[in-house]
Amino acid sequence: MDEHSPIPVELEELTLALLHCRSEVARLREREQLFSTLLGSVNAVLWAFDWQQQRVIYVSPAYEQIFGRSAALLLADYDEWRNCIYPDDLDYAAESLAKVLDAGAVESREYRIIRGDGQLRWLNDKCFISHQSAAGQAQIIVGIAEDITEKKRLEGELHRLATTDVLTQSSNRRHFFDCALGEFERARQFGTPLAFLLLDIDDFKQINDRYGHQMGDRVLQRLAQCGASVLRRGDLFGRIGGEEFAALFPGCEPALAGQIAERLQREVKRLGFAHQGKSFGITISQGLTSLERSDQSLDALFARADAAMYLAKRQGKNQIVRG
Ligand SMILES: Nc1nc2c(ncn2[C@@H]2O[C@H](COP(=O)(O)OP(=O)(O)OP(=O)(O)O)[C@@H](O)[C@H]2O)c(=O)[nH]1
Repeated sequence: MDEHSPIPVELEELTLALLHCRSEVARLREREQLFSTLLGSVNAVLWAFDWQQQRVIYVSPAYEQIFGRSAALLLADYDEWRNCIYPDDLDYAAESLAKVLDAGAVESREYRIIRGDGQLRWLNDKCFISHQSAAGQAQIIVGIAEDITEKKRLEGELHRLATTDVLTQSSNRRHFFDCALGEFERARQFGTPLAFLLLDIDDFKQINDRYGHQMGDRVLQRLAQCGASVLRRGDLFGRIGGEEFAALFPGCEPALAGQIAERLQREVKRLGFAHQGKSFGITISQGLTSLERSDQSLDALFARADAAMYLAKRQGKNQIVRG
C-alpha cells in the first residue's frame, strides 16, 4: 500500500476502538486508585466471602492494618480469619455469620480478635448477602468490620465512672443497690438465702478532726480494701454514704453471714494508722439481717439492717447487732 492510498475503513474503526479502550483502561485505573485510597483511609475492613467455597475473596487494605496480618494469607486460607478470633467469641462469630443466610443481613455483631502482634481488638462486623443466588450458585456475603476498640474502652471507662466510688474504688450507692435489687429478686424467686449488712465507722468525725480530712480519706480507702478482702466471690460491697458501707451476701445462711461480719470486725480492728509519730486504730458498728418470707422489697431488709446498726451505735459501738 503506497502512502497516498486511503486507510481502509475497518482499520480506521479498529484504531479508534483501540484508542477508546486505552482511555477507558486509564480511566478505570484512576478510579481503582481512588477507591483503593478511600478504602485504605477507612478504619474498617470491607470483605467478601464465598459461602459455598468457604473462601474470602476480597479484603480491603485496612485488613492488614487492623488485623496486623497478611491479606494474601487470608485470601489463601479462610482459617486465617477464624484463628484470629478470640476463643471465647468464636462460636458467636460463626453462628452470627451463618445467620445472614436466613436473615439476609446481620446488622451488628461484636467480637474480639487477636492481632498478629498479640493485641486484642474489638470489631463491629455488619454483613449481608450480596446477591441472592439461584439454587446451586455461589452465595457471596459481604461485610464491613469496624475497629471499635477505642469505643469499647471509653464505654468501659464510662461504666466504671458511673458505678464506682472515686475515693474507695468500691461500688457507689446507686450501683450497689441496683445489683442488690437483682440479687433480692433472684433470692425471692428461687427461695435461696440472702443476708444484708450495714457498717459504719465509729467516731469518724473525730478522726477527721484529730488527724485531718486526708487521713480520714485514707481510713475510708483502707476500710474498703479490708471489706473487699473479707467478702466471698459473688458478694456485693459498696460505699453507700460518707463513712457508711453495705454488703450483700447471696446464697448465704444467717450463721455464715454472722461469721463473715465477725471476721470483718476483727480485720478492721487490726488496721493500723500512723500520724505524726502516733498510731491509732478504728472500729466499726454493724447491723446484720437476713431475708425473711415476709420481705416484699429490698427496702425491708435495708430498714432492718439500718435499725440494727443504730442499735449497735447506741449500745456502745464496736459491735454487731442482728436485726
Ligand atoms: N475524710 C472524709 N470524711 C468524710 C467523708 N464523707 C463524710 N465524712 C465525714 O464523716 C463524718 C461523719 O460524722 P458523724 O455522722 O458525726 O459520725 P461519727 O463521727 O462516725 O459518729 P458515729 O457514727 O456516732 O460513730 C463527718 O465529719 C463527715 O464530714 C469523706 O469522703 N472523707
